[in-house]
Amino acid sequence: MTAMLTRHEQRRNVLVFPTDFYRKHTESSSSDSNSMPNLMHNNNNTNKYLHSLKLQTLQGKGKTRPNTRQHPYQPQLQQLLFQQPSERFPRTRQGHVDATHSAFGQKYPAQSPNTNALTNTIRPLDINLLTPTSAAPETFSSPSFPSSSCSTTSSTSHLHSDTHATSKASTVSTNLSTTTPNINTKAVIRIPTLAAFTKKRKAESNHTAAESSAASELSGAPPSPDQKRLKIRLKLRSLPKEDSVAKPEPKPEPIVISDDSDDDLTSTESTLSQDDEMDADEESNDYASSSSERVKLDHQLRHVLNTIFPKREDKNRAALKSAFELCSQLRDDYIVGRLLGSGSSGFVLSAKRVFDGREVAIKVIPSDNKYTESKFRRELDILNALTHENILGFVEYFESPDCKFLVTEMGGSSLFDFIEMHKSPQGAAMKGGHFGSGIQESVVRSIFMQLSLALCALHQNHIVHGDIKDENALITVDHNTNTYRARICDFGHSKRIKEGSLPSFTFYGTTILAPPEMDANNALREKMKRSDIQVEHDDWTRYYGYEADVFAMGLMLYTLVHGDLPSELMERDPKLLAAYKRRRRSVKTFPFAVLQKNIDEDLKDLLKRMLAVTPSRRITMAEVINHPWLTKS
Ligand SMILES: Nc1ncnc2c1ncn2[C@@H]1O[C@H](COP(=O)(O)OP(=O)(O)OP(=O)(O)O)[C@@H](O)[C@H]1O
Repeated sequence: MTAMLTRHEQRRNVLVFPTDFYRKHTESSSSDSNSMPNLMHNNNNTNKYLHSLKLQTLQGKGKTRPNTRQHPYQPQLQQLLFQQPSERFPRTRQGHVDATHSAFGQKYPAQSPNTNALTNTIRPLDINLLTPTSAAPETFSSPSFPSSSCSTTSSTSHLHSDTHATSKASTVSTNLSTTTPNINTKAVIRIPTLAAFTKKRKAESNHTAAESSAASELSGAPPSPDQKRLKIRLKLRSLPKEDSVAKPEPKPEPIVISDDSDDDLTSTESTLSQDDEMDADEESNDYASSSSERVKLDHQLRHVLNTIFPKREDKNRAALKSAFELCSQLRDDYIVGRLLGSGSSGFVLSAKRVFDGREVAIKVIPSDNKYTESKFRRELDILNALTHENILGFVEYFESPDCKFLVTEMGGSSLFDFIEMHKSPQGAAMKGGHFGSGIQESVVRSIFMQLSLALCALHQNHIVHGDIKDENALITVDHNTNTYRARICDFGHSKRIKEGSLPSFTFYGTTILAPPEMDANNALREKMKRSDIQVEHDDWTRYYGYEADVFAMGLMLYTLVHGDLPSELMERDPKLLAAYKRRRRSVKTFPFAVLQKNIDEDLKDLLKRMLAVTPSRRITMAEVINHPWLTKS
């Protein structure tokens, strides 16, 4: 049934549900009021359904993880480009201490629905959502993972999820290969080739019409309407042009928001509604007055820019404009897809390399900010230096006058989304072998082990990541082995510890994930400033930041098990949060009130040791990967 859908229909329904889910709910009778709505051909129903889930979630949920990443225009963006999995799940992200964070750093209320009604285990849905990069076979070749060398890790670096999940995944992947809507073709910002193609086609048709016109003139037959039109066009062309003296600006090739992979310009234009066009025009007028470059912008590019970026975010608007207009490499070498995410440095786009069809992620970083520049250099340096199965692979780097482009492997969905997707509606009640997060223990173990191996490799190479969190871990499904693959990304806060490096007292990562010693560190530094004496502290003389990574990794494990960060850290009242932080200074070990009961004693031990308040009591990453809970088969 799904195989008969047109691409357009596939795209409309791309978001959501696995094949089995489709089948069940499209074929079942709609008389049952409890049954889910037919989602197959009705976007409104889908939206209503998601909306009702959202309401349920908002009614049933208390605290959510704070979000500072999504910018307020995200919904429009998603409408224009893809509906990202994140739209369907509560995304509440953590905030940075970074000075540059304001770029996208507006607070955005938790808004998405909790999909727990749909998800409870590792099921087809998970795989469907986890593989935004997977595509229908007729259009994309499935990306194969490069067998990168694992420089410092043990042979355990490739872990399989449990057999139950594996067998399910296997079934689903078969289904998906024939029926999953092609997510990637949903909306492609196709750059210049279409225009060139249309131009060529027009030239060809002119040529044919001219030929037939000449032939009919010779034969004395009356000219056809086509021939008449051609004559008029040729006449117009032969007239002297008004602007032939003052040279017109060369018109940039238009950017086409393609609605189908084999669209022509007609269907493309139809993707912009009249209202949209008016909005774009209105908005573009705002900018026309402020920038002489406006006139150079193609109407549709303007529309894309205006839709993607909020008015205030001129910097990023300029970045995308630059990406399309100035960087010929991006225009010629990549077909840009959708926005994958954004952070303090810029934004990340999915793209397909024209040369070999490889799917990649392109991080676009405006180069007008020194801080971002240094962050970018750090990231490039580390990505370039390391090859590890569980570290996001570097593909290439290039730049335009205004932007830098960092091309990496496509990483799939973030661990943040993965966790949100699994949360059970009842909260942290453990059910049938699952953790409160709704994720199977074996899957948690597999993902956590892979990420630990990556972090351990970084530490062994004297690199501190500096911003470990579930948003910086990406998950894909490896269809060859039907296993989850986890990778660490975002090395913008990383640092190399060289011989003779001084101990590091600064934390640039995500505020609420800062380890307890950073609270003390602040206090300590304040004290030092006031008293003007050097305060020596055992822990600080050897402190480079590895311990902070371990603590953040412990929080990630905590979240994988419980579905959320410890409630103490999610406290939104700054006074209460500060009070908690003061309180935890007097504790030496595990600083959180809740630790899920009924979980493996080894797992409890690992959590406690990773989340110890005193850094010297904290386990190292080398010890983590050899911990009994992780080495259990
Ligand atoms: N290779 C990738 N594949 C898929 N998604 C990605 C990829 N790289 C980044 N993303 C998405 O984009 C988001 C932002 O990327 P990233 O964290 O690298 O940006 P940043 O500006 O450095 O963020 P931060 O503010 O945390 O420093 C990520 O959370 C992730 O969801």
